[in-house]
Amino acid sequence: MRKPIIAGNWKMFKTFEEAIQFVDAVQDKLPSNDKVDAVVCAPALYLPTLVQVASESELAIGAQTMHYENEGAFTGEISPAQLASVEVDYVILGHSERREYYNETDEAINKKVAAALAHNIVPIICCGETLEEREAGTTEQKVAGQIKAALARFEAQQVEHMVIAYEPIWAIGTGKTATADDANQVCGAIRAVIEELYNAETANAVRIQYGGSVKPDNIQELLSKEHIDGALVGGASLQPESYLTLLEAAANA
Ligand SMILES: O=C(CO)COP(=O)(O)O
Repeated sequence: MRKPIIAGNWKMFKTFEEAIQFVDAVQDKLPSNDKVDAVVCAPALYLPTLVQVASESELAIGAQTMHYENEGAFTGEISPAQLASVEVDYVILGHSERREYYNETDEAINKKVAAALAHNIVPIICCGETLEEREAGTTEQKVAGQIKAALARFEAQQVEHMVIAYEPIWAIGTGKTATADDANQVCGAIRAVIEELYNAETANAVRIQYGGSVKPDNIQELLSKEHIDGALVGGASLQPESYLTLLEAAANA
């Protein structure tokens, strides 16, 4: 049985004060982390403070992206070593918005996954198809290619601890969710790719999240499916009440 993981992706929302208020509001109300892993991926600027504010609770703090080099002349970037130095636990890699607006390639994502592992930061590796790809029937092919590229050169024991997020691009921020069955089918296809690359044990251990318009009213159905082990959540992770509702649903799934 895989432990569910709910990760909020705040994207470029919230002031510093709002971010602290959120963590204050949720941290005493989280379900036990025996039942669910609770993560918030915040703007980089707030990470050290949020790590400190959440240090007595079971809320884990993550970043939304990072560079793959530990240091260097990369103006504006943040390195894995820097994230580790402020005790960040997770990092989202290869989000479709990073791929689209910042030209993040499969090759760069693969290097970033290696860098995250080297610093004991859990990578949340995103994949997903466009509407045109879904309509052309190439969803599984697209996602398989992204996952194979992201996982190139890792050992099975490393892959077991990674988190994969399947986020169909057409479902992000649009209010359109993939049906739970469609999402489950693609998450199952991702698991099959991992089995093909490694073995059944590794495929069974990896946690696969669904993301794309996840809300309190659809989380239960999504999590009832065999291959969906949690959610990567944008809009519905911004308010303490809806974030806590998602966590409760996962704790009771
Ligand atoms: O991109 C997402 C999470 O990474 C999904 O965003 P929404 O939940 O707002 O659709």
